[in-house]
Amino acid sequence: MAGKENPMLTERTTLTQFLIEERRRHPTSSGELNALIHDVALACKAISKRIASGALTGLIGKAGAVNVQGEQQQKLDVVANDIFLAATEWGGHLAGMVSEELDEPYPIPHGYPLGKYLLAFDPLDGSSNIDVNLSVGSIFSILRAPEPGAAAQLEDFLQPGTEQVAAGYAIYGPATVLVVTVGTGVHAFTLDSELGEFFLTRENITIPPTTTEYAVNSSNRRFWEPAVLRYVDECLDGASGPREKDFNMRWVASLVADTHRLLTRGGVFLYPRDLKDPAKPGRLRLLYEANPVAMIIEQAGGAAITGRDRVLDVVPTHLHERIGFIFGSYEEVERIERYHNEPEEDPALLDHPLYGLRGLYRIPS
Ligand SMILES: O=P(O)(O)OC[C@H]1O[C@](O)(COP(=O)(O)O)[C@@H](O)[C@@H]1O
Ligand SMILES: [Mg+2]
Ligand SMILES: [Mg+2]
Repeated sequence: MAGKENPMLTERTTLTQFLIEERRRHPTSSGELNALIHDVALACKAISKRIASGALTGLIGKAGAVNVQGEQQQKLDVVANDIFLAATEWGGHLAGMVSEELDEPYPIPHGYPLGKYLLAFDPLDGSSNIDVNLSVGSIFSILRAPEPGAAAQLEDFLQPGTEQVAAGYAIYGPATVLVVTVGTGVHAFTLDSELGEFFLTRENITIPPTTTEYAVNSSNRRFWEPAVLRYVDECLDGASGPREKDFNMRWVASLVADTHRLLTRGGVFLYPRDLKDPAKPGRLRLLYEANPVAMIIEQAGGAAITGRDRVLDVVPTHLHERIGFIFGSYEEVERIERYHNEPEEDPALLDHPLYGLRGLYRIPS
């Protein structure tokens, strides 16, 4: 409910008003971060409109190209990427950008002013869900440029998530909702599509520390590490197993939608490191998927780990790095981290053909 913490904020507080109110806490700030978040919000409004038009605008289906990830680009991946670039490149707030859809960092075009921030984004997350009309989203992360006013270099983006100054996502579902953190809690704004304005609808979102709901793509089960097998099996064992309670499972296959569910009713999400493809130690990308979501989750009182380490502490080594990603309700994530640090304790796994002490592989930590 908006306005619970601050009486200045009500259901009719717009994103603009909210950011002005935030800035009052930092009177010396230049306002550039607010302006950049506005530009991102503008991009999200434009993407929301394209998605809502669906097949009517001929934007459903494959673009016919493969991106740097080796994944089929959807037409809307390309359109959303162009919208993000166009909405943010001219404002003078950025020194450079990184997108899931671009191999290299995007340089701010010649002649446009350069700013003091870096933007990393996934313009359309969950794009394999577009054809089936399920929720998709956009994710963004904002870092400080090491050299404000100078064109960013690739290495400038390789900062750990702890350095993020802001992060957020938009979910394009039955309603379009923008979820933002500037490091002072997590807040949600719902788009009034008639007015074209985001209004504050949830302030200081928190994730319950415990849960009985988990999310995982079980088709990868045979590639999982013992800790993940143990955790999921214990959930499946339900009330008659060691957890002594029944668990529910939900998997949208759209990180934004799964994250939004966790922020709404708690839960734990696992896309763990696995042995499916040794070249890809995880599915999700660190810079523009895991880091921004991890910042939001921690700001909401939850936790986010790679399995053994805190996601936000990981120092990236390349732009499109993938990582194991487990996040959500604090106590569940803590339990999963503990299982990763003591996998051999489960006697049932000692002889697991892939991972057990006598198995083929011992995965180094
Ligand atoms: O297809 P899977 O294995 O269920 O993976 C789903 C995951 O892949 C993603 O769709 C990857 O995002 P992109 O659509 O941006 O490539 C996540 O949103 C989601 O969590
Ligand atoms: Mg994605
Ligand atoms: Mg994407």
